[in-house]
Amino acid sequence: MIRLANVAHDYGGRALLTGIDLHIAPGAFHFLTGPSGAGKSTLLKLCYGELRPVQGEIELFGQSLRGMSRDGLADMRRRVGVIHQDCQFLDHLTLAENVALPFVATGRPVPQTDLRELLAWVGLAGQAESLPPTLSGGERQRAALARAVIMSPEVVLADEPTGNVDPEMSQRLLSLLVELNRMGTAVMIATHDLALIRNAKAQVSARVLRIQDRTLQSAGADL
Ligand SMILES: Nc1ncnc2c1ncn2[C@@H]1O[C@H](COP(=O)(O)OP(=O)(O)OP(=O)(O)O)[C@@H](O)[C@H]1O
Repeated sequence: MIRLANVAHDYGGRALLTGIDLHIAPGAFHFLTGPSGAGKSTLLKLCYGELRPVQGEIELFGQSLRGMSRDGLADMRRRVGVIHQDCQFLDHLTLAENVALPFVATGRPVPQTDLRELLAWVGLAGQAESLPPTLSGGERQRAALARAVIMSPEVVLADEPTGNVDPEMSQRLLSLLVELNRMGTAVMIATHDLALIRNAKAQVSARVLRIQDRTLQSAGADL
C-alpha cells in the first residue's frame, strides 16, 4: 500500500534519512522507534505525501508520488488516516464536529450514525458536544484517533499517539489500534514508548523498526 524505495530526506542541511526502504502491506502492524530527532515524524510525513523526498521513490497504493497532482494526492490521502503528534482541533467546534471534519472538508454529508458509533467506540459518546479545550489529554488522543479513522482508511499512521497520557490510557489507545488492525487496517505507530511496544507484541504480530544512523533498521529482540 505504501512503499518507499531508497528514499533520502533532509531539510536543507545534512542528511536526516538515507537509503530508506519500507513497505507497509495490507494488514501490517509496524512500530517506528528511534531517538528524539532521528526523523520518525519526517518518515511518517513522507509516507503520506506531506513531504516529498529529496531522493528515491514513494508509491501510495501503487501510484508514484512523483508527478502526482494535488487532486491525485488528496484522493490517496483519503485512504490514509493520520494521527498527528500535536492532535490539534478547531476549538470553536464541538468534539463531534471536529471528528467529522474529514467529511465536511470533502463536501460529503456526515453519516451521523457512524459518527455516534465511532465516538462510542473510543469512549467519547458523552463528550460529543464538548469543546476541545475542555478535554483531557487522553480524550484528545482518542478524539484524534476517531478523526483519523472516520473515513475508513486502509492504513493508519500514528505519530506518538500515546504521548502525554498515563500507562492505562496508553494501553486503551493501543487496544483500539490493535482492534482496527484485526479488522484489516494496516497500522504504523511512531513512538518512544518501549512499554507500549512490549504490550503490543503480546497482542499482535508487530514489526519493530528503528531509525538509527539515518537509516531504517529492524529492531532486535532487545525490546
Ligand atoms: N520543517 C522542518 N524544517 C527544518 N528542520 C526540521 C523540520 N522538521 C523537522 N526538522 C528537523 O529534523 C529532525 C527530525 O525531526 P523529526 O520530527 O522527524 O524527528 P522525530 O524522530 O519525530 O523526533 P521526536 O521523537 O522528538 O518527535 C530534527 O532535527 C528536526 O529539528
